[in-house]
Amino acid sequence: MKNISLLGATGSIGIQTLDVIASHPNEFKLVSMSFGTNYQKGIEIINKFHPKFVSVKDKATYDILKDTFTKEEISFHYGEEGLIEAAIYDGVDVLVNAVVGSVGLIPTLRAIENNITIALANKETLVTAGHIVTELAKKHNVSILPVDSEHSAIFQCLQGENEKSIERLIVTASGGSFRDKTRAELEGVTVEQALNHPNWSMGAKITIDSATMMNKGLEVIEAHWLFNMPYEKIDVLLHKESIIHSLVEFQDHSIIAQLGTPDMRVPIQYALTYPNRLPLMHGKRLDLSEIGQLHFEKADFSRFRCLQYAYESGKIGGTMPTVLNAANEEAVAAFLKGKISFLHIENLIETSLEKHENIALPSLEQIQEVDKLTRRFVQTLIS
Ligand SMILES: NC(=O)C1=CN([C@@H]2O[C@H](COP(=O)(O)OP(=O)(O)OC[C@H]3O[C@@H](n4cnc5c(N)ncnc54)[C@H](OP(=O)(O)O)[C@@H]3O)[C@@H](O)[C@H]2O)C=CC1
Ligand SMILES: CC(=O)[C@@H](O)[C@H](O)COP(=O)(O)O
Ligand SMILES: [Mn+2]
Repeated sequence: MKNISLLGATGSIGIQTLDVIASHPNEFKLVSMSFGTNYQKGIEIINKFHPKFVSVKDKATYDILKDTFTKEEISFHYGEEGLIEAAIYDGVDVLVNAVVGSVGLIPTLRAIENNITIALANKETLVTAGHIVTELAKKHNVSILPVDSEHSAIFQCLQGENEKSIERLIVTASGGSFRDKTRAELEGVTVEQALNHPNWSMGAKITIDSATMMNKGLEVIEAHWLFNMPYEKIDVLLHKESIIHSLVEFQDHSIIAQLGTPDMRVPIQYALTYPNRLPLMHGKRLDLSEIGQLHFEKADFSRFRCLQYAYESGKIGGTMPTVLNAANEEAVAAFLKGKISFLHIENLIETSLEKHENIALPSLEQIQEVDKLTRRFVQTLIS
């Protein structure tokens, strides 16, 4: 039995993680959880899973929970400290980090210090502070198991392989909601259109990232840290069906790929059962004869500028990826609120990167400061 702490329980990954936990009651137990403000969903989850520790984003949501669960022995908390406490709650074996944004960084670091295995969906954590997270994990001999579908695919392809024999990682990309649009056609696209991902049902922020291809940029940086791979050996391949979740090419020119229907419960469950596998409940099996054809295309960096910025920031390193991530989080939030246009997202990121004076090998405090300043800078540009 593994005791699970789940951050971001009410979100897309959170709900699918709960589905995996519920389908294997003898394997997993939810002991601790956090969510933001969606108390209706939060209350449903608490009633079904009976966690011992619950943390929420703010006092108002905390008050609602306290008034709802007057008789139960649940420890309720809120704010950033609550999020950290949820991550390292007594007896937790695995932390599933499924919050969105760099708010997931400190809980991840604290969980590593407490020797808790990390099942990581929150890619922003590795983008903003990859060297700190991976060094700490090495020091404490803690595994960071990928939940992101592409990274889980690569991880699965690498089982039993020697990392020295890897020639390159090939990260597949659907191209997002606007994959068939030219750059000119991106002028004036709406939030509703951008949120309509062709293959995956996901949270709002990652769906917009997918449409700008920043998601793929973040994933390239995530792959760099997870697999200790130079950027020159990480390629992006457009594959509109999202059936091949990623590939690894080896020195002998063999390529191994991982395939499956687009269902995040597969990588979530693999991270929770690794190195073993369990049956997937109510999943749709992949029938290639039904699909017939798969398509592949080179990624065009002038069409997808965010992907270009991500490679450049990753290669420079230091605080550049922190700026990339923070500027993107602010710009996407503004787009979702209807304050800026779709193409304005990449302009804000470009300006933030241009203006930034890089700090090589930053400390955690420097990363937090750069994150804060970048967000402020972008907000000033928007207003
Ligand atoms: N969805 C997917 O298929 C995939 C997602 N990922 C990554 O996983 C992460 C989660 O994505 P996704 O599930 O789509 O996101 P969602 O927006 O669906 O969910 C985010 C979760 O985080 C909670 N949350 C947001 N802000 C805070 C905060 N400040 N404090 C505490 N909790 C907070 C939300 O709570 P509430 O809603 O209650 O406010 C919600 O539970 C992201 O990093 C994403 O890039 C990676 C691969 C695939
Ligand atoms: C499910 C998942 O892992 C997402 O990151 C997904 O890959 C988004 O798809 P694209 O970014 O390829 O459109
Ligand atoms: Mn992904």
